Amino acid sequence: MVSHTLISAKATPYLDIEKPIMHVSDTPPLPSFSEVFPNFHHNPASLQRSVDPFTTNSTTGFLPTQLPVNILPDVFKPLQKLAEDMPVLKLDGSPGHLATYSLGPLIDSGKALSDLTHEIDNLKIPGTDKLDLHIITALFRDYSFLASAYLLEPCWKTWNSRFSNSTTPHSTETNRKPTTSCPMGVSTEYGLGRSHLPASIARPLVKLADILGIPPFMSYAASYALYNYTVVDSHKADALSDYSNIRLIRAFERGLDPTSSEAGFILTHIHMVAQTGPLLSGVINTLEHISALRTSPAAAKTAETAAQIKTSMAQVLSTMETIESNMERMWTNSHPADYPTYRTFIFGITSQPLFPDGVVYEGCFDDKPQNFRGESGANDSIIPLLDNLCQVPMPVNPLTNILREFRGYRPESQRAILSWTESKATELRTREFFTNGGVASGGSGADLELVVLYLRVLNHIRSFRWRHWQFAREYIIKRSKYPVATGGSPIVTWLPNQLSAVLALMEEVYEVSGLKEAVHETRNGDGCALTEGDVRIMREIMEVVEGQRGKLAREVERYCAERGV
Ligand code: HEM
Ligand SMILES: N[C@@H](CC(=O)c1ccccc1NC=O)C(=O)O
Repeated sequence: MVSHTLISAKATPYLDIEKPIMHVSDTPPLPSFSEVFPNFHHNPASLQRSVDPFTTNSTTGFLPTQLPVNILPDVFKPLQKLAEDMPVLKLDGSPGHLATYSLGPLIDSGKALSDLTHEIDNLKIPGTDKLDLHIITALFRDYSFLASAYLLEPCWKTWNSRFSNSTTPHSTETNRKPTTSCPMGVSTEYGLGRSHLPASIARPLVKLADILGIPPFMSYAASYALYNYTVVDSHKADALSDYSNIRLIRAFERGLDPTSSEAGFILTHIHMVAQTGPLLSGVINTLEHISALRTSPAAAKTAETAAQIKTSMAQVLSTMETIESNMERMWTNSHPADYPTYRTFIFGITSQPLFPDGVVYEGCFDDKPQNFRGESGANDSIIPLLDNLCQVPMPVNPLTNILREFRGYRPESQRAILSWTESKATELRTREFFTNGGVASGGSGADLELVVLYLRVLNHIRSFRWRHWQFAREYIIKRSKYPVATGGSPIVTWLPNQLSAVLALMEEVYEVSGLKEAVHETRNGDGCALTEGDVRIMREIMEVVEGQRGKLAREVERYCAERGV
């Protein structure tokens, strides 16, 4: 018998990859979605400020429930000033500390920032004993920006010094060339980072991270990407659907200029994630309707529920179309040639040649060196959510372990929803359900329309990951021999590991479901007609899958050979 146990989120250390927040064990059933996520359908504006801003919601999706806080409490003004004065290009257009490599000396002098850890407990919501988690998250964002800028400032200097014809730390298409490797095969392009983080940054950062249940290092959600935006016109309906209405709060290089590549890189992520409310609803409804179908024997109800499954899957498809079309705008919002510049500041510690001995967080962890993964889109939850819905089987290998380890870097609520969807899909055996067209294995009456919908959702996972592989190629691989991505994964093999898994699954489902045969013979499926449109779509999709499998394998082989991987 299979059962499901809810593990307290707080009891789950953020780096413990073996213990998901919710897991399948031995007594059914999995608690209902509404039991575990009572705030999902609530008006996000009505949630208390003691509730984590990253509480997943059907309106705001994976974005925070309210606009990120951009003005810090008075006692933290020195932090705010440093964060504003830090970027290479400040909001007023003048050069900041990173333009002159003066941030480290300033922090080390102790004159700009004292240790404010003791002030954190005072950040209570007036009249209560609860912390304001929106302010806590804003502080986490700003301390983590400062930590990364401090630790990576020497790499930024090294990186700039490699372009002797460049008088200012600014990128142009002509001076950005792929770099050469040093004899050990590790690129020297970034040199080494600082290996010691002063207590004035380390102690408050660790305390804030503990409160939020995330690692004390710059994060995709709570720092650079999803807690780093404001809007020009907040009264605009659906203010985040209009790309031109979004601005960054913090940046390392030129990101406070909304036309810069750094701004474009992050704003594109926000513009995509802004659509995740309906995506989540589509996924949750699909799972709940399959669950209802499994438990309801009444035939009439079954037909109605099957229609509801199709409607929810159609919502997943239409939302993914918008998300992918926003993603495609990356090419023009953010120029590939500019990427290596601000990328310098988002590297992590784990598996990075920049930090061969880890980093000591002064006054924390018994002053023993620490390792944390760097900021990465691998902590975005869109694709993992779809992987879960579709039960995409990942190969058992060290690369897939990295995928699981990245989970611990998400906000608690996103970890919980990914755990719940994974467990629910496991319980319902969604892959088998869709592949068999909604009937028990070997049964009759398979609805091929369900197979088509499933393959179309898989096709979004594929096209997202394929475009993403093009991004990695054009923004990184062609421009740098440095072997590791910011999150610590090997640059030429990790993304293909997941992309190959989806391509293989699509071919298998197409074959095993009988859809391939039906499409080729353009005849009706067992009990359910395929429309001409479905036949055309499936032919087009599977032709692309076949082509990409070969192309990907050849590309990876070539890059591995070139780099001696
Ligand atoms: C120019 C744009 C982008 C580049 C160069 C890029 C690069 C990368 C790299 C190198 C990784 C490897 C992970 C690591 O160790 O850090 C990664 C992972 C990932 N990124 Fe991106 N990324 C880009 C845009 C995006 C966007 C817009 C999203 C979604 C909002 C995204 C979502 C992901 C996901 C989900 C993974 C995990 C990969 C998987 O599950 O197969 N990325 N990215
Ligand atoms: N891992 C990427 C960076 C990256 O993934 C990323 C970093 C910050 C914010 C969003 C990101 N999105 C893309 O996956 C790299 O190695 O450049």
